Amino acid sequence: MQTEDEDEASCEEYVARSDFTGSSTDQLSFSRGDRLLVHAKPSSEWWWAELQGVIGYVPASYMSQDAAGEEEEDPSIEDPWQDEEYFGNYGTLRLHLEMLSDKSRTEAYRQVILSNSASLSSKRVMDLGCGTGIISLFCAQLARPSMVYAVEASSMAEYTRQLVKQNGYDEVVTVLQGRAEEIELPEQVDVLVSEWMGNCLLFEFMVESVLLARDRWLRDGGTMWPSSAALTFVPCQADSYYAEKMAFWERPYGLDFTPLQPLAQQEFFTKPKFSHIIEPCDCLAAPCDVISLDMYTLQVGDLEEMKGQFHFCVEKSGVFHGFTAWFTVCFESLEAGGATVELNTGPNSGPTHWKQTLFMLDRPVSVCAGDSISGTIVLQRNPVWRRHMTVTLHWTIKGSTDNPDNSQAGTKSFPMWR
Ligand SMILES: N=C(N)NC/C=C/[C@H]1O[C@@H](n2cnc3c(N)ncnc32)[C@H](O)[C@@H]1O
Repeated sequence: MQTEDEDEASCEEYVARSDFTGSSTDQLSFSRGDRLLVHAKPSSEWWWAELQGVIGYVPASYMSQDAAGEEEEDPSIEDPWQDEEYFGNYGTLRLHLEMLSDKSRTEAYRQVILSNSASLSSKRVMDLGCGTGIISLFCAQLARPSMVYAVEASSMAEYTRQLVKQNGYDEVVTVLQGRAEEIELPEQVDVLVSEWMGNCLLFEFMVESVLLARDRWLRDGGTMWPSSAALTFVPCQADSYYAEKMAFWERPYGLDFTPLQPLAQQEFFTKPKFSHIIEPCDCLAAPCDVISLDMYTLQVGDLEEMKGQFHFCVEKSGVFHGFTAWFTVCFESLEAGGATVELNTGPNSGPTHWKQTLFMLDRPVSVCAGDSISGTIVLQRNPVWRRHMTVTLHWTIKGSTDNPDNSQAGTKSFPMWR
């Protein structure tokens, strides 16, 4: 057991890089510039620290070692977009194979090109973040655009150039290697197409590059594909996930491991679960769109903080373990009144590589048909790590008339990922 001064001696002072709002009673809230005393580092992500006499968990990524009064620039912060790692990943085939193998996703883009093939004649197209060039190749294969500028920042671009030539489309498709916000096109384009959606729609924030390219290269009256996007939410059951990560500790091999459940909650339920597959029967209410994006009017500044509201009427009694999120994007027709193509990544559509995203509550709540679950969602972009965000949920459960005492409120913030 450390004595007081030993404890003092092992403490280190850190400076907060930016504001942080704790999402549970054991997490400290602080402001950029606050000086915190770190007492322990139980994990690489969460440290045990003190601020003005209050003790709690703090996210390690927000802590900067203060040297001689100035904040020493943490070298990893020099790359707040983590481009080295990000484009490094896209320079290998693993992610491209996953995306190309996603039939729902790839067929949706093929359908967009096919159903607009006549209108695409003589059009100039920019394919932002073309990867292996599949969308650009669909344009050349299924339509007669005058030019497709396929822009790709990773080293995959050199292979994409080979694929274009291999398929005989090098007269129509020009591959440009570089970040879309930095490359120069010889002309403006009529259509800006991109597959930019990340987990929970926005993670990776590639959408920022799409907006910058729109403002710079899309002619007035040009078309954005996708044209709109929506984040959808639903309160849900997650029995098997809860059993696997939390109930497990109740009686493993006839022993009581429940003292580990607070750790399990911290380790498994603090961050959202990507690649969750929700079954339609897990939905406790009708899903609702909480965030809607118009790709013609959305501004980069809007991405800092996006808010939405929800009001669910519980349709069937069950256990409310958390919320599940997914997204839908729409591609308007190039001709007025033409059919819109939709890519829906929810449980009632074909499976996609995004699957869905599960936000687990700290404690499940039994709910009955007729109860209501209302609240707000805030997507707060990370001020330091520009591809990350925190999703903060506030909810109130109101019992139905025949279940009036089931009223409670809750709030929780989920870092994605820092
Ligand atoms: N849908 C998701 N999440 N990612 C799939 C799409 C990601 C692809 O777009 C490229 N990319 C991402 N941002 C840019 C940019 N600003 N300029 C040029 N290429 C870029 C990546 O290297 C991948 O090949």
